Amino acid sequence: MISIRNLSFQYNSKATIAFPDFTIPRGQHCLLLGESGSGKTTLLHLLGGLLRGYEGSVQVDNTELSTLSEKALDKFRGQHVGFIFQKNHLINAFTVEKNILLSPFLAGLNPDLERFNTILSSLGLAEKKQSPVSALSHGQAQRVAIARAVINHPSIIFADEPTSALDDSNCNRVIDLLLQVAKAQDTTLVVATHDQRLKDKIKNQIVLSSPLKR
Ligand SMILES: Nc1ncnc2c1ncn2[C@@H]1O[C@H](COP(=O)(O)OP(=O)(O)OP(=O)(O)O)[C@@H](O)[C@H]1O
Repeated sequence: MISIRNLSFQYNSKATIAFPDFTIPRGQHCLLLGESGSGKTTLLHLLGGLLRGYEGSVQVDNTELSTLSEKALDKFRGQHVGFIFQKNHLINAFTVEKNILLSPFLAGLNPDLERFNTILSSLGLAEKKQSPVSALSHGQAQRVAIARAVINHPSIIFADEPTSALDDSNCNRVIDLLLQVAKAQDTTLVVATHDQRLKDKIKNQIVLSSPLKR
């Protein structure tokens, strides 16, 4: 479960970004909408513990993130949260396998190779296990990023504009895949996007107000 109350954040000396209160129950799928600059990426980074120093409350799975030390937050993130960034942040010189297994390694978890192989197959990547990421298509690399985000069995997945650069068929493929993985594992899924095509796919929506109206 994710819950925020009276949350606001300020980058350096810039204007404060205030967020509406909301609660997302465990297993719910939710779109985060709002104009450019409204704070969608900032909010995902706050919810995932990538940004600290907020005012108000951010509770994830009943833990107030500001009470965690830097080290505890790293561990919490590694074990509870999967991130899919707009740019996939894969290591090009590494194989598909190494990129994905880096995730349990960094979280201090033993790699579950059976689960790894199941995820690879369900994402149509089994044949690519030993390929360097540099040899993959954009869509294949995106699926590797999804595999990396789900391998540690996160209770929450945050995805930042996962489809905005994709054509319709790849957009459907990526969002269907994410929903399928999230449903199978009772994972909470929060997708920040401008992409109108996703509005029919995920009904729950949180809308951030325009920066000009604050
Ligand atoms: N690292 C940063 N340093 C200073 N200001 C920042 C930083 N990142 C974002 N901002 C500012 O915070 C505000 C919210 O930005 P954010 O990227 O969260 O919005 P967004 O809704 O995700 O936008 P977009 O849809 O264009 O990606 C903007 O005014 C932006 O300029």
